[in-house]
Amino acid sequence: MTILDGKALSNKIKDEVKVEVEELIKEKHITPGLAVILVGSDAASATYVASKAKSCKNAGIYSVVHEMPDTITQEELLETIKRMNENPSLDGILVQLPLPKHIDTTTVLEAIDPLKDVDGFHPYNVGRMVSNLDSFLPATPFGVMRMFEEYGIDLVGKNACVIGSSDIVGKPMASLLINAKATVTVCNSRTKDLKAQTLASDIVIIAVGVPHLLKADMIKEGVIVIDVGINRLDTGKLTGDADFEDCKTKSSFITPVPGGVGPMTIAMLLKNTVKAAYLRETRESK
Ligand SMILES: Nc1nc2c(c(=O)[nH]1)N[C@@H](CN(C=O)c1ccc(C(=O)N[C@@H](CCC(=O)O)C(=O)O)cc1)CN2
Repeated sequence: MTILDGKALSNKIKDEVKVEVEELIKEKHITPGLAVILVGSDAASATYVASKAKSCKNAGIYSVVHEMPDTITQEELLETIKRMNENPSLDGILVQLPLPKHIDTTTVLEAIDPLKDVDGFHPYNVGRMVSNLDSFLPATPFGVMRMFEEYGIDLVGKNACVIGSSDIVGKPMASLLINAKATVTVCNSRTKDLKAQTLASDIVIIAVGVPHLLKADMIKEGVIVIDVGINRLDTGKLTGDADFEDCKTKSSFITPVPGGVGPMTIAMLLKNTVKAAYLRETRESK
């Protein structure tokens, strides 16, 4: 059994990004810039945003965090995005999710310039991803694909079960696996016999936010378990959607929580920001 070490891999990717940024600055005289919009006072979101800003700084990426109270109107948020779209020193723009209930997430994400959409959530980028065309890929599934690559996990012909069909993880994860020639089943809370689906799978990717939902009796011997869940227990301890100690007894590869998929999310966001800066350079040099 091999533990897929997302912490170590994310550090390697961050080092790669640092070199790419140095090259961009030296050869193209461009410093990549990222704007992160944080609405409200959700503690976890604030932590992730702070971590994004720190990772940008370490990589040499200019970043700005725009904090807005949860009382703001949708129009105010859209106005802020419009200004950022027009700001030439910002290559990437992202709105930290989730947003307060009175704001329509789809409308907000659609307001971001697709060429600055480093989260890959704009319908333009989603469509391109599904069509297997070059685009910004949502950071978490992008990070999982990089993990497969780094650990030499071949996806062709594998049966993959994605549990959870969110726009951020489940749906894009399924698309990327389909494009990699896996056979993909997507399960949700209405799935009639989840265990039958997971038992038939070579790869199980779970992203539902239910601590320890996936148990060893639900997976076959040699399975690859990718746990995208991050659940904080009453004890304060972080745990995944898979029962790690139980599932690892049957897995060939498994991601831990913390230290698995989570850290890959920020590393791949940095990758997307550098890509956005390259796109700017290409446009400007035409
Ligand atoms: N606009 C976006 N919003 C959200 C995204 C996103 O990709 N774009 N993803 C998540 C939150 N997220 C980044 O934004 C994120 C989640 C988890 C981690 C991470 O490193 N987790 C660590 C544990 C950290 C902890 O102690 O809490 C781990 O799993 O080891 C980074 C980023 C939802 N919103």
